[in-house]
Amino acid sequence: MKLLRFGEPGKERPGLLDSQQQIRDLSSVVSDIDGDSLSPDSIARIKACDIATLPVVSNAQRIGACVNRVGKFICIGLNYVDHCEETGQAVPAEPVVFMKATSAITGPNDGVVKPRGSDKLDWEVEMGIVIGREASYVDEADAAEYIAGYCVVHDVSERSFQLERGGQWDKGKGCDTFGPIGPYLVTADELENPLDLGIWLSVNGKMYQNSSTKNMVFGPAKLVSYLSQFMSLQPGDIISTGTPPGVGLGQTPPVYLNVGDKISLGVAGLGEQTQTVLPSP
Ligand SMILES: O=C(O)C/C=C\CC(=O)C(=O)O
Repeated sequence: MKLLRFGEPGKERPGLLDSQQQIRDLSSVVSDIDGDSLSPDSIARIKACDIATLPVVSNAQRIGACVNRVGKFICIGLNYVDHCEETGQAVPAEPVVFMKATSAITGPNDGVVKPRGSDKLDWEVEMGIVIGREASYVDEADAAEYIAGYCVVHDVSERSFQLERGGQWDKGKGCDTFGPIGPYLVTADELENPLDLGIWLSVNGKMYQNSSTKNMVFGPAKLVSYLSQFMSLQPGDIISTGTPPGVGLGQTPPVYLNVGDKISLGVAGLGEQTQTVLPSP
């Protein structure tokens, strides 16, 4: 199933995309797409309903972030070997973990705002894991049971904030609008192999990132198990699994985003996003 949220910001309703790519209103089944509705029981209940009886919604509706009330937005850095090379970093022996502020989350096609003082605004297409059950000290072999589904994440990054202002990466990762997620969450049962998906991103029509999730250093099962040794993962938490090569920082010379630039990105089977870079208010 492809679960989504549609409507104006703050007023989104739960929906699903049917086999004809029509949005169906799921409000009569669940109140939202969030941690509560992503448990195995709740997903089974949604699956059991007769989709043909759910109201069709206009596809012209704005699409919101595919998960509401995300508790933790955890990101993995340097998780593709060739992305490590382009940034001049060694391949990590253990996952590099950082947090993105949940206030950064936006809909997949909302604008990306260039923050005040930004001069190195960069892109990173990623595959996101959405947690469906509380996970604590989980073995890698059991990790799949804790994953509700997968979605596209844009880990928008401001490199001067991230790398030149001291301290952790978080300053350059959590600005408002730096976390578009969606268009939809694809439930885990529908994705044959999350480690064999094309993943790409273009800016103004030029392809910069074009890889496969099979090139990840640490895959979803390892990441869920690893993170659960340090913090409990809750339903609705998102783990963004790192970006392939081709970020702006890795170009010679580096290329950064300007107001008006158009970014398109996607992961095969998980949908696509399009954003325009907007000036800071
Ligand atoms: O130069 C560095 O230290 C790392 C630069 C970019 C890595 C990154 O942001 C990531 O998410 O991976």
